[in-house]
Amino acid sequence: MITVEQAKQIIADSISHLEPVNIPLNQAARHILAADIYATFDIPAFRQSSMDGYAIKYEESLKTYTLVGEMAAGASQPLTIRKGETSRIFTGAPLPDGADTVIMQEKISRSSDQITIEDPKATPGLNVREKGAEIKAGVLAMQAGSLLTPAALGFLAGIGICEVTVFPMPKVSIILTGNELQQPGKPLAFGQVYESNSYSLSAALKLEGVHDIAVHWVNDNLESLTEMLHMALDQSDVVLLTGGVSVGDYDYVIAAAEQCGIDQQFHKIKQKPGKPLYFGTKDQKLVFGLPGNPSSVLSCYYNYVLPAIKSLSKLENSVRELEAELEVDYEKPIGLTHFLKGIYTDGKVTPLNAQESFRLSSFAQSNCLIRLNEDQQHFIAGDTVMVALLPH
Ligand SMILES: Nc1nc2c(c(=O)[nH]1)N[C@H]1C(S)=C(S)[C@@H](COP(=O)(O)OP(=O)(O)OC[C@H]3O[C@@H](n4cnc5c(N)ncnc54)[C@H](O)[C@@H]3O)O[C@H]1N2
Ligand code: MOO
Repeated sequence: MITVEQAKQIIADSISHLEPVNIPLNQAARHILAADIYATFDIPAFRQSSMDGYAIKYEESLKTYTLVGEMAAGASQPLTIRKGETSRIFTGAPLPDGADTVIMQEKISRSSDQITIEDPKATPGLNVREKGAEIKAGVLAMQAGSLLTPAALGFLAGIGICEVTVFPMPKVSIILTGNELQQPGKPLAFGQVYESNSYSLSAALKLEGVHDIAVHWVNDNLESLTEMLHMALDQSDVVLLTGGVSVGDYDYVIAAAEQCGIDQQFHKIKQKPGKPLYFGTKDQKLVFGLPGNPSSVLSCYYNYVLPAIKSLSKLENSVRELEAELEVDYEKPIGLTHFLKGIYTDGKVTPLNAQESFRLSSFAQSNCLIRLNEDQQHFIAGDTVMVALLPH
């Protein structure tokens, strides 16, 4: 069996990012840009007013101007003003030809078609956005490797970009194995359990912006599972199987993966929960056989699947690891790294009750996984441990 660190390294070494694609800007949130973007226009494309007020050609000695017209935002007719003239103007509107300054309407007095400036601080160029002040045509607007945040998307839209080249989010197939599974909402027959892994996994993936998710149910037989795995490999970048990776007579994941020509990278890690985790690759595709217990599924997802998925899209891992002070004593056997569902607050962490891997009640309340290293048995309150803060 390999260690947690070895498993993480093997996965990291197996991943190359997905091929960049062009997508509409309105679908590009939280993607990483795969190509530089250059501005194609001067933005603003014309000299604009940044205030509601009056446009003038500034003259130091001149305080009173005659009103000759109006420029509203979106005005399509040009207007020219001469020395001593002014035009009413509104925020975002083009400056009339001949104007170089805008006086805020609060800083003038008006009588009929005459305005008088009452702003001792008025200077030439006041309240004018110059053409190209945001960006000039031909200039690098955003570098490859940038994260497309809401502000970045707004900026790009504002300079006229409607499509971007990005590293895509992976397509994910979830294959649920187990004859005992029943859909929530339907009655449970003897021996059945409600299917929950697709709910937790789909939600966790959607939280990361992965929306192309196909969920398949398959019975515990090798032929059906092999067929399904083939199809899932064709249709997706990442396949997540849940259940069927242990040593039971109906655990067919390892055999099905072999039949599909998947290269096994590892099976079994010195950890609890999730000891029988399987990882394989076929070309660039990643296959995780997640041990079926619901808590093992999620623990393995946060520790191994999520970093892999983020890395396919060149995104940073959204699980943040940090040190914390353990608030209680804790005992575990030597030999496996334990991941405990816990609550982290202000540098301190407490393990929850109900750590068994078939239970999710503690996971449902936790905000972190506490990592207790394989070679340590006794933990005492005050010890420093690593915690992984879970994205919620
Ligand atoms: N003799 C041994 N038995 C087991 C070992 C072992 O080393 N030797 N390992 C145990 C560990 S640890 C785990 S974890 C499980 C993993 O087993 P599988 O991956 O084969 O999972 P299943 O047996 O199919 O299911 C386990 C458990 O989870 C329930 N399950 C499965 N899928 C779902 C789902 N979609 N939603 C809700 N619950 C699900 C299933 O009913 C089982 O109760 O093996 C141990 N056994
Ligand atoms: O280690 Mo398995 O994941 O509990 O029960």
